[in-house]
Formats: sequence, C-alpha cells, structure tokens
Amino acid sequence: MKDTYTLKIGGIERELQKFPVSDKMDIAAFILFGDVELTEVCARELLKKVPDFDYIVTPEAKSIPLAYEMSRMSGKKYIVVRKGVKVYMDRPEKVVDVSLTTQKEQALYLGHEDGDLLDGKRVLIVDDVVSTGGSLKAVKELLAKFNANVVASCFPLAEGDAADRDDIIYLEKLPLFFK
Ligand SMILES: Nc1ncnc2[nH]cnc12
Repeated sequence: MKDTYTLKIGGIERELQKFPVSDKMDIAAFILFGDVELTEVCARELLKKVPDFDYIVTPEAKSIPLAYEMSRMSGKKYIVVRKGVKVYMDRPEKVVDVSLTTQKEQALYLGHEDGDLLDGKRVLIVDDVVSTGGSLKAVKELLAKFNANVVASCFPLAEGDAADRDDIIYLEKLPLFFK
C-alpha cells in the first residue's frame, strides 16, 4: 500500500507521510513546520472563512506558524497556549488533555499576562488538525477561565469523524487509515 496520502489544499498539493499511531491505525502527518508556502495558503484560505475576531489563540506547538501567519495577514495579535509553565507566566491556569500523536496526557497552560487580554473579546481558536477534539475541548476550557468569547475554531484539516462536526471551520478532510 502507498505510504503517503496526497493532500490538495488551497490550490497546492502535498504528499503526507503515513505513520502508525496504534496496531490498527495510521495517520497521514500534516506538518507545517518548514513549509512556508503551505502555511501561507492555509492562513489565507482560513481567513476567508472565519467571522470577525479580536485575538487568535493557538495551542503549542505545530500550529504556531499558522497562527503567526494569520496574525500577520489580519493584523490581530496571537496568543500561544503553552504545554509547560514558564517563569514569566503570571498565575498560570491549567487544563489536561490526551494527545493523539503523543498518546499521553498533556497539560495546557495560559498565564494571566496573556489570558486577561481575552476577557470579553472575540477569540478565534486556530490549530493545524482537529481529530479527536481533545485539544480543542481543552483550549475552550482554558479560555472559559478567562471569560473569552470564542467566535470560531478553525483548522486546515479535519481528520476522521471530526469532518462531521458542525461547530468547526476547516478547509479539507483528512482520512484515518485503518489496518
Ligand atoms: N494527521 C495529523 N498530522 C499531524 N498532527 C496530527 N494530530 C492529529 N492528527 C494529526
């Protein structure tokens, strides 16, 4: 069987490498790191689809280039939800999620130095792939602690059953590969 998946997105094409996440399933890895053209295309196409917003929020780490580019194109600030506590964070708030790609529990943190900016503001959640929805749920939980008004959650790709959700904005579907 071919060990890549051909993704067409925003008029360009990429061969995504497949990797096992369990004995029964492979994913086609969508990695924006190092691919400026792909990042720019995804940012431009998502911005055409999203409602008005005041801030972009993205979870660390793979989607940071996308959030950066959407911030640059829109002129709106982006805030990164962190996977660890840093000394420069003010009273970090914490939530816990289970990641598909690391297959471990992971904590997400947002400090008040960033989070307080979001009080009552229209927030756009940005991530690279929505799959199980665990990370999205965790980010929403964290943002609720800061009284943010989440106006939309957007992703270049919706993987597996996530493509059937009606509470997200995405560009393309990404299959899961069952063995
Ligand atoms: N297909 C995928 N590529 C990269 N990150 C992911 N996270 C969940 N699914 C993914």
